[in-house]
Amino acid sequence: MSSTGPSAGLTTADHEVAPVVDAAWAAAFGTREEYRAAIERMRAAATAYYAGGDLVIDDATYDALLARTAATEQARPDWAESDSPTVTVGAGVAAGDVEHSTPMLSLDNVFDADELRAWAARLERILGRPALGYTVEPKIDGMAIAARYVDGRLRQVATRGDGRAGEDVTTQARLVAGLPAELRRPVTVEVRGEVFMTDADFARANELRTAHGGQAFANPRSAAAGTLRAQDRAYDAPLSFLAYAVHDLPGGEGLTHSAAMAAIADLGVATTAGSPAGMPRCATIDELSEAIAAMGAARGTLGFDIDGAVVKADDPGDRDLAGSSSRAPRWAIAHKFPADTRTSKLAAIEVQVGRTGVITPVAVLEPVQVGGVVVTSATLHNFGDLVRRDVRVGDTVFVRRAGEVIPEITGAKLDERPADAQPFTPPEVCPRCGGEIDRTQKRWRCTQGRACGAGESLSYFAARDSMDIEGLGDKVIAGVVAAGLVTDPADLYDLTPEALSELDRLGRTSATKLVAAIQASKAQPLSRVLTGLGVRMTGRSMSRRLARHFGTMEALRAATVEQLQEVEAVGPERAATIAAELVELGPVIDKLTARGVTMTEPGVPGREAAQADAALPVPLPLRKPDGKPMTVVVTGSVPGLSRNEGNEAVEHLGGKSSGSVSARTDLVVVGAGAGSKAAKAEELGVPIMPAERFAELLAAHNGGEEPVLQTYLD
Ligand SMILES: NC(=O)c1ccc[n+]([C@@H]2O[C@H](COP(=O)([O-])OP(=O)(O)OC[C@H]3O[C@@H](n4cnc5c(N)ncnc54)[C@H](O)[C@@H]3O)[C@@H](O)[C@H]2O)c1
Ligand SMILES: [Zn+2]
Repeated sequence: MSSTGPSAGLTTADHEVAPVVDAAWAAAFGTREEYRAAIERMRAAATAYYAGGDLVIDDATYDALLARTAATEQARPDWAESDSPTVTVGAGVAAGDVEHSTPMLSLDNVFDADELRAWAARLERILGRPALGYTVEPKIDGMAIAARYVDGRLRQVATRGDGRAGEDVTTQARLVAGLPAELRRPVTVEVRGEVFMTDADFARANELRTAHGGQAFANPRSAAAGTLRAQDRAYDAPLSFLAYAVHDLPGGEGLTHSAAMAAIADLGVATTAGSPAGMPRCATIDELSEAIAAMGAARGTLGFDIDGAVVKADDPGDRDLAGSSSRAPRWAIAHKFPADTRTSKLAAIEVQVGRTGVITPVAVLEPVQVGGVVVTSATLHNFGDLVRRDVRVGDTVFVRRAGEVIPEITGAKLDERPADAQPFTPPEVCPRCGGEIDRTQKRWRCTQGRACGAGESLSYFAARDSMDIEGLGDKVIAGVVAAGLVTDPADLYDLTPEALSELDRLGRTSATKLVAAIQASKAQPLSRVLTGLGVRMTGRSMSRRLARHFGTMEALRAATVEQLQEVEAVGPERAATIAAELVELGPVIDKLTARGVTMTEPGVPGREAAQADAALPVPLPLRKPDGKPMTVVVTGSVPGLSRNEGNEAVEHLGGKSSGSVSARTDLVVVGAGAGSKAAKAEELGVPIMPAERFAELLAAHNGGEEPVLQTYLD
């Protein structure tokens, strides 16, 4: 619609009729029967779509059918039906009895920058020059309405219907936020825009509906459509409004679109320009592309669904010249974003127990593109919700992904349910520990809480591929968890030989050895820490990739979802999961850092400097006063360390390890099973350190202390 004046009417006669749907990439139907069947299918789908009923097909499928229909009509003009969805508004939806002052049209679509350029070139051809400027506004995914104000009072609200006449929804629309009952001045004017449901209101509406035994809405758009048309509303779901056009504004002739919108905002009506998405003005196609991309990037943060950006010529003269087809104006175009609701098959429902003991149902899906991302799993929220929605394995389900939000299943298509589909049975006991489930909250929890998953996550942390803590087997883990000594990996570093040796089956020596091994693990690089934390969707090699890319835990935690995707093999789904996991693991990571666990990856190019800085403040205990490494011989076994690791520990502490004792040896570490080397050291008067004390020295150093060597000698 143009802003004001007579130009808003149909002006089909005066220009080349551009294809209403860009059909270049679509295949025409082979037979007339197929063509007709497609139109029937679209009509049936549109009826449900505009009524807010269950979606019969998803939007991408609808758009593909529409494109094929248009391609067919271009190839076989003799088949074309005069009321085809390609040339009508509302795809044959029944009209209401409120006639519109001027037709309410649809919009043509483009899907990428090239198509946008082609559209602008077409407009330029019609105008004989470039357009005088464009606006970009959000394409809100709701229901179009026309609202008539008389002397500043809201008199009548109608849906778009078939574009010529719509249904009267005045009563329902009186509660819509952004559409005031009274304007700031007694003006007579018609405002057009979109009625929609915000994400928060959508969640609330579905909760209310399912609590009343109703079916959840597939997406906010159908929720808005259903709510707006509902005659008796058993449950109130708030709706919102944003205006994107104005007609018959007194004194509005000749105003640009942006000026006219500012004028009605001034009267108290909410507009797209005033929404978080805004309405930037652009002079060139490059500026347009940038503004559209920015709007796409902000999609997940607006608080409401948009399915594209709408580009409009801002100048009323340009609009008059360009005119409209029977279906859409030529001076505006919708740049569609990838669909945020698609359908897929539900392959399985998995029950996951989180780190804190929260038990949730998770949908395993056949891979599907949603919002431009391949999705393979989605949340089913909670068991109450799942049972109410009656989603079953084998169902075709609606998968919705708004911005960066984790994909969700909003409902199932009951007409496609396999005959043998079984209702889902929620678990009776915690699937991880077999313990009781606390069902008092919407989110079920294992009554063990954090302790439920502790055993599993601790053994993962201690494993050879992770922190490689020798002696920390499942029995010991079960013991320390049961004794309440440890609930997360960081607690391990607080264990003392005393506390450990009080546990069954663990002698004093093994306890000391184990503590030394735990303390020694603080030197493990970031990649192993990450592996040990069990970040979902990352294993050993992915952890290594992340550690090498970011160098420090700090940098990794600060990374955005986009930055995470710079790492090889990290796609959007994995990036979002990793980011969410790092937030969830934040408290444990902080605890580990406080206990001196290494949070850097050695040898990452460009990051040595930062690490050297970080490493400098702790002096190395096995250095001579002149800074040179002490020559150290390790003989017999060091608790918690293999022979090789004993030697590595020497180097780690700043020394140089040697195999034979001589007068030049600075220190001999003597452990169980030591032989002649110990005797020789004594003979030569070389300082001796018991292996247990050496393990403690190592632990103290790794703990960030500055141990004094002499106090550890025999
Ligand atoms: N899944 C289905 O069964 C089904 C059925 C019918 C239609 N559809 C979907 O609807 C589309 C066609 O529907 P349509 O005719 O309503 O067109 P549309 O939704 O693609 O575009 C036109 C509409 O956009 C809305 N709009 C939102 N923000 C706007 C803004 N800032 N400025 C101007 N208009 C704005 C208006 O309501 C306008 O009528 C299809 O492409 C398909 O994706 C889906
Ligand atoms: Zn449990």
